[in-house]
Amino acid sequence: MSLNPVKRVGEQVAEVLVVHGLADRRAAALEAVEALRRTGLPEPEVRARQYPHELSGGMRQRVLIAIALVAKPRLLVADEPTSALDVTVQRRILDHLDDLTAATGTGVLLITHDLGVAADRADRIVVMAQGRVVEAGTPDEVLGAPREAYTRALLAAAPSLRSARRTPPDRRGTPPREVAEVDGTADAPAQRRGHRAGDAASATPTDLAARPGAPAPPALEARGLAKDFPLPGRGGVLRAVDDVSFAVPRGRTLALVGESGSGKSTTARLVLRLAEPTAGTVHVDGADVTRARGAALRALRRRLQVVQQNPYASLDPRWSVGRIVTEPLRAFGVGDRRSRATRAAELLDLVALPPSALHRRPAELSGGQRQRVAIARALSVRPDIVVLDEPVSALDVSVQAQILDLLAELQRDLDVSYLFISHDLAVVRQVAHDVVVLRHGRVVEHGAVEHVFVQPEHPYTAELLAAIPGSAVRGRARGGER
Ligand SMILES: Nc1ncnc2c1ncn2[C@@H]1O[C@H](COP(=O)(O)OP(=O)(O)OP(=O)(O)O)[C@@H](O)[C@H]1O
Repeated sequence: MSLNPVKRVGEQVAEVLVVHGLADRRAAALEAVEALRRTGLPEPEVRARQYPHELSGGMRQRVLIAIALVAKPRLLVADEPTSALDVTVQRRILDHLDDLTAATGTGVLLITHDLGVAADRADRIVVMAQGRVVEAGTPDEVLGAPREAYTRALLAAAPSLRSARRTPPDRRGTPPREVAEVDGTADAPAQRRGHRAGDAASATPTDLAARPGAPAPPALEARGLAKDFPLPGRGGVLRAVDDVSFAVPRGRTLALVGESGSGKSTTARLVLRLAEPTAGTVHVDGADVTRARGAALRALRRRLQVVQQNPYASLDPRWSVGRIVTEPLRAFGVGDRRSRATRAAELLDLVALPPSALHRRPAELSGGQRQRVAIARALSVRPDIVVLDEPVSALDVSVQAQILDLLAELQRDLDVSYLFISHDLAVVRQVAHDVVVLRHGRVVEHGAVEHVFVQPEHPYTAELLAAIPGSAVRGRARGGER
């Protein structure tokens, strides 16, 4: 189900009540605002009068949940209802689902790839693989003492159930690939991925920093970024991004985390120059992106690429993989047909896709394979910085782990910097070197991941960490290992 882009969101919630004859237009409009409030949407009276594109991704998801719940159904099929949401909002929405079930007797069929969520919320868990049920039982039975190897591998792969970072902070090695064999989609023939030993680009950032007298500017730097959006009606503005500053050194990963609507995607759009900042600047290797025009802007655009969250929506379904991955080369007028064909084959190899994928269309690929295609496309023009906007949140956990491994390997091999946007702190803990925590558009905490996760200074960061699902089962899983 998706939202109608040309209708205000409040009307879309109210419509359900009107269509089912549960209320007249006036009462439905009031009830719609209440339904939006119950999902945790801030200022629901204002939001109800906005269009979907004016809301953040997480806010849109909450509108969809309000639409599903407003008519108080007997059974709710919730297919990954919170996977696009940050952990605190996730908890609020799932608490709301729990309350609703208790109050009205509504049954919930919760479909999730997040075992932490399943452990916290479900009365019964059914684990499926390739269309078959492999295990079923209570959360204690299934997660506390899993009988099947597949369930054990899923548990090991679940980021929210893992209590420590998979890799040491300064590693440039490959994280353990403990889950590759459970995927079954032949998503990642890891052993095919060659490491170019001796490649100059494989010098680590630590090596570069150690070189005397060469303090390179950060690959990416945002200084005092701000963005205002007009609010409907009363002529006010919403400051979506407020005085945001950070730097991403070469070959490092900075994560932007924060609750839904905190300004993560807007910051990314400003960095990519897809929106104009109200104030502040973005520098790439010391060059000001915000002031660049014409050829200089085109040159800078080449150095900054993006991978979007949803590999089902971000790839043109009519095109072959070969055409998709070389599209940026065509757009920037790089090479001729023959050199682009060679580059397409190289790119597939880089992201560990088989050469046969070249002529396939996105619909013939799995989610993980599609995300590999999106990564190959971003890397085609050899960018210095890749903005990864929730790159794994649409994927199930075992595939998530493979894509995160791939990103780490590519970073080590190509010395590329990542701006990694995520609401999922469990994922951030595994991949990022540094983290910026945003709240209401402002930076509330900024530091090295090991530091921020162990000793958060801001209560909001502590709250985000405490809300990571699966805390109950983390203890159980550890107990089970002994
Ligand atoms: N085009 C727009 N017009 C009006 N308001 C907007 C627009 N784009 C974003 N906003 C507002 O800016 C704020 C920040 O949104 P943004 O998409 O950056 O949040 P986010 O942190 O990426 O959230 P999520 O995790 O839910 O995707 C929200 O209040 C949103 O409603």
